[in-house]
Amino acid sequence: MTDIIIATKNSGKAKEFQHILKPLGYNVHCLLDFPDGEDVEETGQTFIENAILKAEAIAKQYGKLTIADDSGLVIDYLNGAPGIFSARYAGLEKNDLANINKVLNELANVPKDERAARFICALAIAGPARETITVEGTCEGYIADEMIGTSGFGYDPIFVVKDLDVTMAQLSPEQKNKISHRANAMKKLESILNS
Ligand SMILES: O=c1nc[nH]c2c1ncn2[C@H]1C[C@H](O)[C@@H](COP(=O)(O)OP(=O)(O)OP(=O)(O)O)O1
Ligand SMILES: [Mg+2]
Repeated sequence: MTDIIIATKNSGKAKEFQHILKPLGYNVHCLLDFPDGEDVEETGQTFIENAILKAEAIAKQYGKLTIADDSGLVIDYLNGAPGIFSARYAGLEKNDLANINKVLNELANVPKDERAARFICALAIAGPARETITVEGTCEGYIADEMIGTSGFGYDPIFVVKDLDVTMAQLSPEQKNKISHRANAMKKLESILNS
């Protein structure tokens, strides 16, 4: 089995990568298993730049194949915010509930047809003696009026998946991992790695 490190300290992401990569025969670790994993600053201007920064720093630190995920929620009405600042939208302490409440307040009384949004996931894969590869996956939807559902993480309770008309937090992990921005990005990465 090939060892692979997911350069994340986000347990929600780590679980989804386990779910997606284990059946493909990878032995998946994340930075929660390696607490000395470098805290890489997300100084890039795009999801892709930040994914590259995280993947290359951790690949170098451990000398192993590494995938990093930089992702977030892009809301049209807010001109693309919170975007690359999604994790720290309501403050540097990264509080999902505070982030959700900030978005709901900013969209209070905004009609449904102006609440369009998408999740974006940039992945970078880096490792010893290989060139870094990047891909991006998206998932279209709109922002709900209130939190609905309890699964997933982050903004899932307020993100209604366009094609399904339920929030991401109402989907089972199996369902989310078929249609999410992360799943779509992983499909692209797999097809590149297999070609
Ligand atoms: O499927 C998702 N469902 C709900 N919310 C999501 C999802 N995917 C990303 N998000 C949100 C969470 C966080 O507010 C931000 C990611 O920020 P991002 O910097 O990439 O991750 P992070 O700081 O939590 O962990 P790390 O950098 O260690 O991977 O977007
Ligand atoms: Mg982060």
